[in-house]
Amino acid sequence: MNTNLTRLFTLAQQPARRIIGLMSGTSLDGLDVALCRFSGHGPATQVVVEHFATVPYSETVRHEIRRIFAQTTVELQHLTLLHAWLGTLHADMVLDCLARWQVPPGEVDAIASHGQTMFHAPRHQHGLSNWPNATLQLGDGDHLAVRTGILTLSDFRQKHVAAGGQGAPLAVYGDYLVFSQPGEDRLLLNLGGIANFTYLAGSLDASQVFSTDTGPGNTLLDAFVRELYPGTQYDENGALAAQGRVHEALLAALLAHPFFAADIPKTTGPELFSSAYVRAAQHVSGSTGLSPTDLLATLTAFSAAGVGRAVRQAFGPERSFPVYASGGGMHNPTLMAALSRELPHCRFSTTAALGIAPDAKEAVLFAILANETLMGEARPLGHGAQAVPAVALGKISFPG
Ligand SMILES: Nc1ncnc2c1ncn2[C@@H]1O[C@H](COP(=O)(O)OP(=O)(O)OP(=O)(O)O)[C@@H](O)[C@H]1O
Ligand SMILES: CC(=O)N[C@H]1[C@@H]2OC[C@@H](O2)[C@@H](O)[C@@H]1O[C@H](C)C(=O)O
Repeated sequence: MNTNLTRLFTLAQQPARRIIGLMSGTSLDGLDVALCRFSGHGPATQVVVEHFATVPYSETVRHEIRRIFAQTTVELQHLTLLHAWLGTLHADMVLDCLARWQVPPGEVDAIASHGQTMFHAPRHQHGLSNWPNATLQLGDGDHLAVRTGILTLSDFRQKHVAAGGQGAPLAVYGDYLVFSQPGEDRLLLNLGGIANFTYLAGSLDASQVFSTDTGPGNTLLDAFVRELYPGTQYDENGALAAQGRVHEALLAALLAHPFFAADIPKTTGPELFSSAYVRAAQHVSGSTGLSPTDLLATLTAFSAAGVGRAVRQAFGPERSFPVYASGGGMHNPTLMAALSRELPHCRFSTTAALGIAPDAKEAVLFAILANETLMGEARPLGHGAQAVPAVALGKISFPG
C-alpha cells in the first residue's frame, strides 16, 4: 500500500489530532492561522485553539491579488501564477507561525486551507442561463503539502457546489457541531468582508439549521475608506462613520437589489457589492455629492440593514435571539450599534463567550471541516430549500 495511505489510515484512528486551519477572506487583510487540537468528531467534537495569528498581507500581496480579485476580465497567466505563488506563500506563513510557536511541523497532523477566493459566481449572481453555480479559490494544496511536509486538505467549496450548493456559506457545518447548545436557539453572525449567519436550534434538530449570507459586511466600507482616505485600510473603530449621517434615499437605493428579497439561503461577494454598485445607487438617489463621512455612515447602516432584513425574512420581526458575533466587523462599534437598532430584540455578544476567539473562528471552521473529512461521516443538515449538501469537503494533498 502507498505509505501516504497508511499514514492517512493511522491518522483517522488517532483519538486526538492537531490541525491548522487557514482562512484568508475577502477583506485581504491577511492569512488567519489557527492551530487546533481535536478529539472526537461529529457532535462529540472537542476543539481547543492552541495558537492563533493573523499574518498580515503586504501591500505587494494585496496588489497582486487585486489584479484579478472579483474581476470578470483578467490576465490568465497572472491567475495561473497566483495559484502556485499563494500556495507557497501560505506554506511559508504556516512555517513561520510554527517556528514562532515552537511547534515542529512533524507534530501537526494536517493543514486545512481555504485558499483565496478570487471569484464567486452563484447562478443568481452571474445570471447566465444554462451555466452552473461556481466559485474559485486559489492557493494550491499540493504546494502547501510539499513545502510544509504536512498532509493538506484544501479547496473545500467545490464539493458543496458539485452536490448542489452555491459553494458558501460553509460555516453551517462547523457551527452546528461546535456551537449548538441544548435549550438555546441562537445565531452565529460573522461580520467579514461579506456578512453571514447560521441559525442553530436549541432542540439540536439538525434539520432546522441553515446559514446564509446577508450582504456586505466590511467590503464596501473598506473599499471607500481606501479610496477616500489614501493609506488607510479600514474605518478603525467606526470613527469616521460615527461622524456622518445616514442618507436615507441612498440607503433605500442600496437595498433595492433583488438579492435582499431573494430566498434564503443565498450567497454573494464583492463581485456584486462593489464601488460601482454604490456609485450607481448614488446616481439613482441623487447623492453623488455626499461627504465621505456621510457615505461611510450610510454604508455602515447598509451592512447592518442587510443582516436585519435576512433575520426578519427568516424569522419575522419579533423573534429574539442571542447573537454571537465574529469577524472583523465586530470591532466596529458604529456597525454594532446599527445592528442593535436593526435587531432590538436580539442580545449581542461574541463567540468568545462560547470559547472560540472571534477573530479565529473562520480559520477554526476549516480545521473542523478537515477533522470531519478525516474522521467523521457526512450528515444531513437543514431541510427543503435550506438543505445543506451532506458531503465531506476538501481535497487531500499528500506531502510526497
Ligand atoms: N478595529 C476595527 N474597527 C473597524 N473595523 C475593523 C476593525 N478591525 C477589523 N475591522 C474590519 O474587519 C475587516 C477584516 O475582517 P475579517 O478578517 O473578518 O474579514 P475576512 O475574513 O477577510 O472576510 P470574509 O469573512 O468575508 O471572508 C477589516 O478589513 C475591517 O474592515
Ligand atoms: C465564496 C466565499 O469565499 N465566501 C465567503 C465570504 O466571506 C463570508 C461569506 O462570504 C461566506 O459566504 C464565505 O466564507 C465563510 C467562511 C463561509 O463559507 O461560511
